[in-house]
Amino acid sequence: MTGAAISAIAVEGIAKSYGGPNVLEDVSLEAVAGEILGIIGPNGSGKTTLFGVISGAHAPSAGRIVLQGRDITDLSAAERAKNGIGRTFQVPQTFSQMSVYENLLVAAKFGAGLPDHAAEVLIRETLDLCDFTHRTDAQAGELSLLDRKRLELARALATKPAVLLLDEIAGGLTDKEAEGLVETITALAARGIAVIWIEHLVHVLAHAAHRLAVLGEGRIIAAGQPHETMQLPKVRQIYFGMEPEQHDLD
Ligand SMILES: Nc1ncnc2c1ncn2[C@@H]1O[C@H](COP(=O)(O)OP(=O)(O)OP(=O)(O)O)[C@@H](O)[C@H]1O
Repeated sequence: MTGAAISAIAVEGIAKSYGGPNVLEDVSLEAVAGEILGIIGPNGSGKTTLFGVISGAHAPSAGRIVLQGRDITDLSAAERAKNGIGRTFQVPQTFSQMSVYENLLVAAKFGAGLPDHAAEVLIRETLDLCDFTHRTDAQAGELSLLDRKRLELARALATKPAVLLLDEIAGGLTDKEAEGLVETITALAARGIAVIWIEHLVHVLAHAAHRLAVLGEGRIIAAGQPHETMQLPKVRQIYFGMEPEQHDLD
């Protein structure tokens, strides 16, 4: 990405403690509109905590979150959602008794704060983008895992995000299912959304992301072009605890 582009989101010098030692330490990242930034790291390295700090679920102990040039560190999670930060969760946060449409209506009205007509237009567009129109009236609780993931993605999109945080959206899917989701997410980024994507499936991110950042024990230990980053000895050692073969990433 060019140095001239204004960051859609900048994470600046973030530290976070839950009362004990810092679980995040001096974490700085940024993503521009249209970019997919992947984040990987071993269990407990702080990935979900980082999303909590960006989305406003957790207050950082130090540092700032800047959305499109504006410091939003003091805004609540609800205010950040209205201002353009959308998020998916590892465990989908959908209402199982409601239909797909009703779930998206809740997101558009209460997440994005849209009036009825604008919410309806956004939902139709979102369903189309996620290739999900045929499931509009399905009950969320009866969806397959892939469709629950699609609904979780659509729910985040229905908050009209400038920045989309994806937390293991491909987890539990087959490679073929994940491929379809990657296509959708790539298309979303191409429409100008900045995507930050946490995933344990390294090969999925290595293909989908424009840049990859690696968290190790709460710090960014490497960041750069995905395949190059995955070949760094410290990444191999800290992330894998072993030497990945090139074909693991193909
Ligand atoms: N609410 C909390 N209270 C106290 N400690 C927490 C809390 N949430 C996370 N932690 C701790 O913070 C550290 C980072 O956890 P976090 O869930 O952010 O890592 P992660 O990289 O997302 O892990 P995983 O890949 O397993 O989801 C861990 O040591 C974890 O035990």
